[in-house]
Amino acid sequence: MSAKVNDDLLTERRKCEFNVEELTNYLDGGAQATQNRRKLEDKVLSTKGLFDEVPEEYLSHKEKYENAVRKAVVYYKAMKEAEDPNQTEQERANATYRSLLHAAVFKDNSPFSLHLAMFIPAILGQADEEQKKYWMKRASKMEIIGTYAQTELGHGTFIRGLETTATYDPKTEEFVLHSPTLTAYKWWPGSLAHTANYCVVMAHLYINGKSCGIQPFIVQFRDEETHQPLPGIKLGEIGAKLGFNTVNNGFLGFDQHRIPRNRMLMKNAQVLKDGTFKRSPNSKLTYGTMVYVRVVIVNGMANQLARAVTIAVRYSAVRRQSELKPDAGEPQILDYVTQQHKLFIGIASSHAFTLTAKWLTRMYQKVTADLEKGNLDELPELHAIACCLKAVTTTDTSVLVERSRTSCGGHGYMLSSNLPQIYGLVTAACTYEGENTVLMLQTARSLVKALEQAQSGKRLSPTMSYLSEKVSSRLKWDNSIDGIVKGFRRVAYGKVESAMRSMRKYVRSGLGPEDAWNMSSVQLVAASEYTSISEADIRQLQDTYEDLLGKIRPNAVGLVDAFDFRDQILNSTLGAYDGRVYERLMEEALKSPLNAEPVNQSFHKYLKPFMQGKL
Ligand SMILES: CC/C=C\C/C=C\C/C=C\CCCC(=O)SCCNC(=O)CCNC(=O)[C@H](O)C(C)(C)COP(=O)(O)OP(=O)(O)OC[C@H]1O[C@@H](n2cnc3c(N)ncnc32)[C@H](O)[C@@H]1OP(=O)(O)O
Ligand SMILES: Cc1cc2nc3c(=O)[nH]c(=O)nc-3n(C[C@H](O)[C@H](O)[C@H](O)COP(=O)(O)OP(=O)(O)OC[C@H]3O[C@@H](n4cnc5c(N)ncnc54)[C@H](O)[C@@H]3O)c2cc1C
Repeated sequence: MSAKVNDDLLTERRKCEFNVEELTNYLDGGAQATQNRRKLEDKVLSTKGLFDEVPEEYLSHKEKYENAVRKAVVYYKAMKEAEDPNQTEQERANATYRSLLHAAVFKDNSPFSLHLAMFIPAILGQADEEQKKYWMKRASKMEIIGTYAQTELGHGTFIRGLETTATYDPKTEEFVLHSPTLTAYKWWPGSLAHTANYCVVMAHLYINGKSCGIQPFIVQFRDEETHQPLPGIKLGEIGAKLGFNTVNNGFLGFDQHRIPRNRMLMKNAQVLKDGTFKRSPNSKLTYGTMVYVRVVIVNGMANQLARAVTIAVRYSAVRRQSELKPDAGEPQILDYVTQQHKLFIGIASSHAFTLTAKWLTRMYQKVTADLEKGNLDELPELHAIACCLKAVTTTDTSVLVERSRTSCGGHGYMLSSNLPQIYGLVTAACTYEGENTVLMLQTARSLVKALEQAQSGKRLSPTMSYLSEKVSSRLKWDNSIDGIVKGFRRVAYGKVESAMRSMRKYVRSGLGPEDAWNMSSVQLVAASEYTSISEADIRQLQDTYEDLLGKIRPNAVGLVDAFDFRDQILNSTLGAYDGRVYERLMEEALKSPLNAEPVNQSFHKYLKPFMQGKL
């Protein structure tokens, strides 16, 4: 018999003014896609051994990792077995695109995440056809587990500053990988410490003493039978972190480690047997895996934000507190306009990020298809837009998830609410795959170039076209959708123009271009933040904000129900569909090992002698 649903949530669901299932179908990409997703979730989540008897927050650092590996193998097998052979690749992708299935199993991400998120994409994007065929067979069957090892102890942002060397030896037709300094150690790659046995290493290639730039190499670093580190390889775990504590981020040092010539991934650049180096058509093609992951991150943020606001809105419908009017009883905290202000922007942002992610994914697919035909024309724009959207969506999601947590008071601070863990996952994305400030400055670099082109009369790409609009500074903004869109474009134009004017002022004062850039960089970052506003996203804005909050209020629970996250995926005492928050908080509290006995042994060992003055 299912547990009784909280009365307030029942009332909220009765009040809803739209068809929740229709919105769920829209978000999934149609009723069939919803059905496919639910079928996949039903199958996988019914697998034995996927869930923790003891909440993982009560395990040690080492036990958490070992438990996560146990679950990862069960989960991966279940996902493989759940695949419907009659579905197309696209249908399969759609079924997982919106699903946060892995979140039901891993509160702090999986030790396999880098294998799927970067190792496989790096092979697909950087290997030549023969290499792709061999390595994809092994990687897709999980015969090997890989990661992506680029960041070093001393360098993360500045890829051209990476110190790991790959020196070609034409006599043996091998590359010698070496970490010349401590700061050259690879540091951060997920799964690197104890899980993976292969990685794509980004290293500085030298041939006959000449630098050939940063190139990708596929490197085995653990024996496939014994899992022992190979000779010349130093490995370890980097330690406990704010989050990602089951991702097994590690360090790796090379000591003159030799690999065969065919282990350099040679889609873009090649090294022939005699050491002849054939350059890539564009050295930045080596950075392609990062562009792909930045695109994936935008969609990931939409889903994680949707999860957080689902928890917070349902809790806010159940929680009653204080007094809005004398003698009227305690209201639902969702009736406070401040609570609506905190949470409804999160619902809207999640939808905006979903639409943006779909648009960006289509752009990525088009540019990638062009690259296959040797057309690199739109690569710079894709890079600039992917940098901006990854930075803006991860920053906004981190702010909005933290706001969802604090809007739930003390219970939002409980790990059993899952809001702290969701924050730990999303805030990491502000740093990984390119620290956000650095990425915004990459976008700014493109904006400045575009404005210079516009001022010399050149045509601009669609995403930069606002920089060629002769917009009168005396534009009258009305509250219509068009007025708001025009307003945003005017502000965005003004910020780029102001940053550029500032740089020119510094150059006139005698500074070099690099120093002028640095002095104007705060304005340049601000200018980039406005690039991501596009007409489609803000067409829904109405003219008065508070009215809008009132219109959304009766539909708030319906809107988060439409995200259709099952309780196992929310993994939260505050966000369950039935709203039994107090019973769940108590159930989870009683799982604490400290509650196994009324008097803890520390009383007799320390407290009692201390209080009796005997210590
Ligand atoms: C919800 C989560 C979902 C999925 C993720 C799940 C699990 C994964 C978890 C964690 C994974 C994290 C993995 C990592 O963090 S991997 C490491 C990531 N590291 C970085 O991103 C490093 C960032 N740094 C850079 O990208 C570069 O150093 C740089 C800042 C771009 C500067 O490069 P540099 O070579 O010095 O170039 P510049 O001299 O500055 O010239 C810029 C020039 O190059 C063009 N450019 C730069 N990058 C690219 C690119 N990627 N593609 C195309 N073009 C590029 C740029 O446009 C400019 O061109 P100009 O014409 O202006 O010269
Ligand atoms: C959870 C997590 C998982 C990760 N997983 C991986 C992985 O699997 N594989 C991998 O290779 N890496 C991984 N990383 C590493 C990640 O890619 C780097 O942390 C990131 O690229 C930033 O580099 P850094 O840490 O060296 O910081 P730095 O580059 O030292 O930056 C530090 C600060 O300096 C500022 N700064 C640097 N350069 C500039 C500039 N040009 N202009 C203005 N400001 C600047 C930055 O904005 C930042 O605030 C992971 C990181 C995290 C947090």
